[in-house]
Formats: sequence, C-alpha cells, structure tokens
Amino acid sequence: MEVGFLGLGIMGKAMATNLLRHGYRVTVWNRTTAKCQDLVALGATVGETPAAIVARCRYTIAMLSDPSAALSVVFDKDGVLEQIGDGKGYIDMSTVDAATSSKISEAVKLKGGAFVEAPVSGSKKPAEDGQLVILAAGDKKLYDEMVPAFDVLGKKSFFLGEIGNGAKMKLVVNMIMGSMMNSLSEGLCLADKSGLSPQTLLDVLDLGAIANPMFKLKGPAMLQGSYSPAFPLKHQQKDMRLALALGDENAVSMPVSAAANEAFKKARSLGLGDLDFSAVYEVVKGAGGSGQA
Ligand SMILES: NC(=O)C1=CN([C@@H]2O[C@H](COP(=O)(O)OP(=O)(O)OC[C@H]3O[C@@H](n4cnc5c(N)ncnc54)[C@H](OP(=O)(O)O)[C@@H]3O)[C@@H](O)[C@H]2O)C=CC1
Ligand SMILES: O=CCCC(=O)O
Repeated sequence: MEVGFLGLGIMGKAMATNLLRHGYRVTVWNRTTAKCQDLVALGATVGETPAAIVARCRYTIAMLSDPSAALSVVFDKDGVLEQIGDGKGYIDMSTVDAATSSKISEAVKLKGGAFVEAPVSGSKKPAEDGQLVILAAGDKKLYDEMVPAFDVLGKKSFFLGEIGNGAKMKLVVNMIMGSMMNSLSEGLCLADKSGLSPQTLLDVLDLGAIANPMFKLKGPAMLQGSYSPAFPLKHQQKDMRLALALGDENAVSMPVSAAANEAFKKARSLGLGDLDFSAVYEVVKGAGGSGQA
C-alpha cells in the first residue's frame, strides 16, 4: 500500500518510519525539507508539495502542529485541496479543534474526496513502537480502509462517529493530562518544601491508586531538570486552550484546567515552549519560591 505523509515532526517522523518498516511505500513532505532525509534513508520518496503527494497517493496522512498548520497545508497554494478528489482519502492525525476538522472535511468532500480525523493518544515512544491510541471519526468507509495502517501505528483505534468527535475526545484527554501534570508538579514541590523526598513521593504514588505511566516516565526526569521534548509544551498549551474553548461552547466550568493553562502559558512566556510539557514543573517551582522561606 502506498501512503503520503505530511509533517515529519516528533510524531510524524516516528509514524512514517513505522509505516516504512511494515512494508508501506511512503511518500513524505515536510515544510522544512531537510527533515525528509532520515526517511529517505529508510526508503521513503519525497514529494515537492502537499498537492504533489495527494496527486501521487490514494491515501495521505497528515501530522501537523496545530489548527493553523492543518488549514494551511490543505487550503494554501500547492495544498491538499488542489489534488484531492474522487477515490482519494485524506487522514488528519494532528490535534486540532472540531471546527478546524469540520472545515477541512467539508472542503475535501466538496471536491469528491473522503476525510477522516484521527488524532492520537500516546507520545514519541508509543509512536515509535506502534502503540498509539487512535481516536478516529468521519468517513466510515475510509476509516475501514485505513484500519491496517492504524493497526501498524497503534494498539487500538476507536471510531467515534461524526467529524469533530475525534478532535473533542483528544482535547478532553489532553485537558486531563495537562491538569495532572500540574498537580504532579505541585506535589513534587510540596514534598520537597515540607522536608520529604520527592523521589520517595514518586515511589509511593507508583504503588497506589493513582499510579500511571506518565508519572512513572516523567517524574524522575523532572527531578533531574531534564525536559528533552517528547510532547512539546507549546502543543500541550494549545490543547488546553482548545479544550477550554470547548468548555466555553458547552458551558462547562473547568477551573482546574484553566489554572493549569495559566501555568503552561507562563512556561511559554519564559521560553520553555519547545521543551517537554513536564517543564511546567519549573514554573511551579518558581511560584513556590525557589528555596526562599
Ligand atoms: N509529541 C507528542 O507527544 C504528541 C503530539 N500530538 C500532536 O501531534 C501533532 C504533531 O506533534 P509533534 O510531532 O510533537 O510536533 P512537532 O512540533 O515536532 O512537529 C510539527 C510539524 O508540523 C509542521 N508545521 C508546523 N507549522 C506548519 C505550517 N504552517 N505549515 C506546514 N507544516 C507546519 C512542522 O514542520 P517543520 O518541521 O517545518 O517545522 C512539523 O512537521 C500536534 O498536533 C500535537 O499536538 C499528539 C500526540 C502526542
Ligand atoms: O498529545 C499528546 C499526548 C501525549 C501522550 O498521550 O502521552
């Protein structure tokens, strides 16, 4: 099977690599062309533009940073829309809001193409290991055709019905994750400032009812001040912002998430946006007084 792949950031590179390793023929495009080279070394072909990729491939997957990137790659000159049509499928796996996804879906359908949104849960390592959780919605026929590829990329895929449901599910999940990361950061600070060992706190957490892979993976690195980006903080803040907008639309009060969003915004303002989202710990530590009484 031949697929096109747009966007070779942290996630896109790992996902396209996985498809290549499982025998897919993959044609890649990335805004910064140099990032295609590692994929070429693994057997990928490079397309000049998103339109050229869609012209060549029956199925094109996108994994882009945010709503503005997702829209640009579809609607701008040399974009997806120029070549999408009958018999072609476009699958956007980026984390965006439902309105962005609907806009893309309507435009693709107007040209005769099929569209599935399929954001993912799971970060760099699960993407490398084909262990993502895929939250798909939209054209069911295209979804069914993509299941073999989703089975390579993920450990489980959900079909959630109409366009927007995948985007919304992803935002709810990441809203919870962002709040948990802030809570963990506060807990580590509180343990430290009150004379406890933060490492012992992590050990205690890992044995109890709120043990989870995120605390286990990120906690020790946070204590070392190590924030090599798996999930960039700027994207987590984007997801909090979009989840809060979803809360606004549905009149759901979310004070915990709103506070977490403020911490991520503060981290961005301090230049931490390209670090892992766990770097919000630095903001929480700062707010805690950095060693002052
Ligand atoms: N990292 C993670 O753990 C996870 C991320 N996600 C989501 O997946 C998506 C990708 O994340 P990730 O790979 O980490 O992000 P990266 O920041 O590593 O990569 C972003 C990609 O988007 C491209 N891009 C950005 N702006 C534009 C634009 N205007 N036009 C064209 N291309 C553009 C970048 O191109 P260029 O190289 O030129 O900058 C790059 O290929 C995001 O929506 C994120 O929220 C979902 C699950 C987990
Ligand atoms: O959107 C990013 C999610 C990261 C994760 O699920 O670990």
